[in-house]
Amino acid sequence: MIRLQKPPTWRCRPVANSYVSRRTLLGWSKKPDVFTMPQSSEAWHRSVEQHPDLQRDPPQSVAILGAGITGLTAAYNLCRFSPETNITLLEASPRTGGWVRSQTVSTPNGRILFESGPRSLRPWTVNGIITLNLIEHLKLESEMILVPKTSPAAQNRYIYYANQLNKLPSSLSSAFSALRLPVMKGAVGPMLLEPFRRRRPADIEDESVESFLTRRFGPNVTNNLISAVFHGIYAGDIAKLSANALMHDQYRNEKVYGSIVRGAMGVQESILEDQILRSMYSVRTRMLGSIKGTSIYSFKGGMETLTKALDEDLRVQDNVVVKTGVEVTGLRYNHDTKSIEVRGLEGPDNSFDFVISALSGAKTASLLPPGTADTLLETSSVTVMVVNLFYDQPNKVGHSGFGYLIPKSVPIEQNPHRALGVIFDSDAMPGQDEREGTKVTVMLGGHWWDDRASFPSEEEGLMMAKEVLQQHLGITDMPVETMVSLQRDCIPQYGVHHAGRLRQAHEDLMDKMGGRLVLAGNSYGGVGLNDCVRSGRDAAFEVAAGKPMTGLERWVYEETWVANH
Ligand SMILES: C=Cc1c2[nH]c(c1C)Cc1[nH]c(c(CCC(=O)O)c1C)Cc1[nH]c(c(C)c1CCC(=O)O)Cc1[nH]c(c(C)c1C=C)C2
Repeated sequence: MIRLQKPPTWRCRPVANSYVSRRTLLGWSKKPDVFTMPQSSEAWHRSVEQHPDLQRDPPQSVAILGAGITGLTAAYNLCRFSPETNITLLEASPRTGGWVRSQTVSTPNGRILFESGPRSLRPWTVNGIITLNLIEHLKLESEMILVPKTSPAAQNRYIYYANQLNKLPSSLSSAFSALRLPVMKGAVGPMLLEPFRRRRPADIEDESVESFLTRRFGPNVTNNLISAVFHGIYAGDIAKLSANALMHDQYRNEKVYGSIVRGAMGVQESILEDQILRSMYSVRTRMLGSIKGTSIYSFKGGMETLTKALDEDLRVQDNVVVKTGVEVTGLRYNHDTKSIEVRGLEGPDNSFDFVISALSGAKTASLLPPGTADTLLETSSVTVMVVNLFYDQPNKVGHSGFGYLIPKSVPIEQNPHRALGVIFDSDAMPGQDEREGTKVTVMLGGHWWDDRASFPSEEEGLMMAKEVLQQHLGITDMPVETMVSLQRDCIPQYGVHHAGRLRQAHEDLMDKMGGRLVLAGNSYGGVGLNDCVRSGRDAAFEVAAGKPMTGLERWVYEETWVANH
């Protein structure tokens, strides 16, 4: 059994940063309601999850904005954490599920499943375990497809560089042969020297991923390898993304141990709150034993199986109303009644004790009176064109594995359509299609389209994707089925000083929205599906207690790191 640490409530204090002035820092210490709520304490988590009536002042009514994975998860959890609360889940579009969308195409030779959003999940992070727990609650275990760690999808990932696919090493032995690859040129020397480089000055709070890693590993590793990985998660430009937000452990390791490598080789540590949640949810999730050896997973019916199950569950709850096609136009805080009016929602019952916004940070800020939480407006998002293609011949790609990514260092002649990468879906998630053949997805755009006033049409996108596959993989055949989706502003970009902006937003929201507006979703602490599930769960957990919060507390208090058990 894992022993939990004593709650370190005494350590919770605001951290200085470039956005929060000394005056507001002092102001903070006069807000005892915030300080009496120890975010990171074991007692706190236990009290709400195990003794629902303890230390709680449950809200009567809560509105949740946005019925994507975050909003659905927030509603699902709030319904359990606080059964006495009336929950209204509002969604602007006609369907729930948000970016998660699995579409089935019926063909004479069987059905094909196309994903236009996230398509696989990793089980073994703390947020991954929380998602598994949710799946278990929803009784979806029999619907899961597990991809083992020994499969080509888990072992083989490629980077397109110097006109060829370079297979990234998946083990120490393959690392030696990988040293001969073009993409590894100039990488080894700087990597070996990293432990001996000087650490950054103590007053540097953040910088770009590119600047951080160029300092530590030199430009080749950064531009040829790391930029590709950041294309494959954020579709973003490492020159703009925040090292502190997106490489938090490594950035801290440089500060604490003087080196990324030395930190990784030393005592492994994690944030106390994550460790507590990991142990709590591991104990409660039975299926962890049966999915041992799993690298990634999805569902037979695609990722939308999860959001559909959440939707179906919520619609039969007495205290939950799901309303689609409702566009929220504004949020106004009433200081006297301590409630938030949700504009755009018809009828007299449009004031709520709490609102959880699972909309993007920028969209949420735009609903507030000007000047309420303006730093949230600074988090931009990128647009990605997702092109799914199905070919009748099996093994059409000529390589087996998860897929390949294209680094920013690849010259435009070798990547004229600004593709970010290609997923080999038939390998990455086998067993979702009835029809025999090869399924791939080409992802285009992302930060490369930052300054564009308009985007390619679906026809243009399809043509571009086919040309990418021809140029990189030599595929000249026509696909038998295709689907193109332009995902506008789908991935938020955590720019340099992301944490500082969130700290400022927290201050502003506590002052101007009374701690009644709680933020959740992919604009803050992680863009992945697992991160959204965690974020929805955390927001529900906080609101269930009825204490003024913003959901951004994590950026305000100094973290407590503890050694992993
Ligand atoms: C080519 C572009 C993209 C590919 N996937 C995404 C983009 C923009 C989106 C994406 N991928 C990951 C996440 C976060 C976590 C999640 O919900 O699963 C997001 C938003 C996961 C991910 N994909 C790759 C890596 C290294 C990671 C991080 C964690 C993990 O190892 O799973 C690599 C990768 N992504 C794409 C390809 C083709 C590829 C590697 C060959 C597509």
